[in-house]
Amino acid sequence: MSLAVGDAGFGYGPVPLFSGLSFNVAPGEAVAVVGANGAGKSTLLRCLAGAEVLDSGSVLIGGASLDESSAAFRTAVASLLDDADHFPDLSVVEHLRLLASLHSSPFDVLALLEEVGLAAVADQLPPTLSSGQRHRLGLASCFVRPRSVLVLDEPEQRLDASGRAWLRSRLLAEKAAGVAVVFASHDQELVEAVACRTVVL
Ligand SMILES: Nc1ncnc2c1ncn2[C@@H]1O[C@H](COP(=O)(O)OP(=O)(O)OP(=O)(O)O)[C@@H](O)[C@H]1O
Repeated sequence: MSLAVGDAGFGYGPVPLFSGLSFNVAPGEAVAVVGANGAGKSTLLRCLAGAEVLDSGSVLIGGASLDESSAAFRTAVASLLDDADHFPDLSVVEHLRLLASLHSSPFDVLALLEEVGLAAVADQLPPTLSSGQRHRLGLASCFVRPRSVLVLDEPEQRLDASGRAWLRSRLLAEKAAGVAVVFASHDQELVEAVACRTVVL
C-alpha cells in the first residue's frame, strides 16, 4: 500500500514546523526523514501515524484519506513512535502474542523473539528490561502484526552494533516484501543502506 503526503503543514504554535511538504512512498520503497534536533521529524511521523492531525494538506494511505480510527488503517499501518509504551504487567512474549492474536497474525512469535534478540527475556515484564531491550520489543511489536505501511521514529536508537545490523537487514526485507517504509533517523549508515530517498526537514 502506498503512502502519499500532499502539501502538508503543521505547527504547535503560530510558526509552522513544516509546510508545503509533499512526498510519496510506494510499496517496496523506503523514505528517510532527516534533519536537525527539533526540525519536526517525530511530529511529521506522528501525523503519518494518526497521532497528530495536519493543519493543512493530506495523508493518503493506499489512496484513501488517513482515518486512524478505521480498521483498515489499523490493519495497514504499523508504527513505532517516540512515546512507545507497554503494558507493565504483560511479559515480552505475552505482548507479542496479544498483538499477533488481535491482528489474527500468521507470524511466529517465538521465531521473532529469537530474531530480535529477546528470547532470553521472553518471560520478563517490560519494566525489568534494559532500554535497548524495550526498544527491541517496540520494534518486534511492529513486526509481529500484518502491515503494508511501516512508520518508525529513529528505529536505530538504543541498538548496539549487531542490533543496528539486524535493523538494516530487517528494513531491507520489509521493502522486499512490498511494505512502504518511512523512518526518521540520525543514522547516516542506516539511511544510506535502506532509503530510496530522503525528506529533509
Ligand atoms: N506537544 C508539543 N507541544 C509544543 N511543542 C512541541 C510538542 N512536541 C514537539 N514540540 C516542538 O516541536 C519541535 C519539533 O519536535 P520534534 O520532536 O518533531 O523534532 P525532531 O526533528 O523529531 O527532533 P529530534 O531529532 O531531537 O528527535 C521542537 O521544537 C519541539 O520542542
